[in-house]
Amino acid sequence: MYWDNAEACGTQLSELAVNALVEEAELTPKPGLVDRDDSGAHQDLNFGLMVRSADSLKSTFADIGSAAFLQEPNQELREKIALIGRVGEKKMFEAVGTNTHKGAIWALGLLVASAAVHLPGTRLEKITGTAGEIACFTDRKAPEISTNGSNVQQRFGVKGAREEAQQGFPHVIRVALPVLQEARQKGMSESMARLEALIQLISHVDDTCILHRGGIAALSAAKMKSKNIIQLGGVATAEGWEALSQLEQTLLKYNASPGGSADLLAAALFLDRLEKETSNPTESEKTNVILV
Ligand SMILES: CC(C)(COP(=O)(O)OP(=O)(O)OC[C@H]1O[C@@H](n2cnc3c(N)ncnc32)[C@H](O[C@H]2O[C@H](COP(=O)(O)OP(=O)(O)OP(=O)(O)O)[C@@H](O)[C@H]2O)[C@@H]1O)[C@@H](O)C(=O)NCCC(=O)NCCS
Ligand SMILES: Nc1ncnc2[nH]cnc12
Repeated sequence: MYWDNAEACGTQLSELAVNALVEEAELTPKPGLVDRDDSGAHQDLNFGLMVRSADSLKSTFADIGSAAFLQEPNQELREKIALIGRVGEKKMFEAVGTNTHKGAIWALGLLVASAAVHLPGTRLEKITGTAGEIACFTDRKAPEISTNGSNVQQRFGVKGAREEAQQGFPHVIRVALPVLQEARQKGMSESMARLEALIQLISHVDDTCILHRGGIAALSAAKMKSKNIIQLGGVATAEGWEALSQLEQTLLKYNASPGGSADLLAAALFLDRLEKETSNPTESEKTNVILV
């Protein structure tokens, strides 16, 4: 994969972003979340809606990628992609009638922008770092509304999606991606490796989606139950697999969903695929670029 103009950049990065969202939705089972088998703690969602929601974001990610193509990560770019992101939120809402991928538009939108700022093949740490840089500029046109996330951040003094991005996605780069790679090296199947990464995310992230639904008791219980899975050797062991259903029961008891962790898993899948697709462009891809 290689791009040498804004349109191709947007199209290719958008394809990777939408794929990552669909792959996250497809991963089954997932505690408290929508998967192929059930809707977890979400009464208003199902697998088909998750896929429709992901598809509705194709033009949003493409527009973000095109707008950011080889641009400086500055205030102007921040405000440009914020505008596209907000239009994307509306399109998603029109498509599915709910906030399905609000957090994912934020995380993947910034990562798509950052990947577009750099050349294909750039190190992932550089991409997450620049995404953080972009997120640190103030979006002066952001409407002053209170959100579920801002409410619980104030109430419980935790950091949420904004800080995760501003710090360069530490949970993606230091938790999800290394866990994915280690699990694959151990010979785990791809879906078990992804599930392991999700459980590790739930054990670390202050997920405002869980906090909004079930308060601090739900967040502490979700972290404790996912740490228990890890201590038992992870989802690939019989004990860890058994303990996964305890995490699921706990989340359902609180009607809580680890939606923020799911978004960060999708972000990790996006970066993982981006690295694979851009590290070794084919000869014809390279030749095309040299000829231009
Ligand atoms: C800066 C924004 C992220 C806004 O942030 P804020 O915290 O104010 O807003 P929220 O509306 O709460 O959305 C944040 C969503 O991020 C996910 N998340 C939660 N915790 C974390 C975390 N620690 N790290 C990373 N990500 C996290 C989470 O998304 C998932 O949950 C969504 C469903 O949540 P909710 O709407 O609350 O739905 P329900 O529980 O069903 O609630 P009710 O029905 O009961 O009301 C789902 O989408 C998951 O994806 C949080 O919800 C940012 O959004 C922003 O400013 N955007 C403007 C546009 C922009 O600048 N874009 C830039 C480039 S694209
Ligand atoms: N699979 C999923 N289920 C519910 N909320 C989500 N937000 C992002 N992915 C999700």
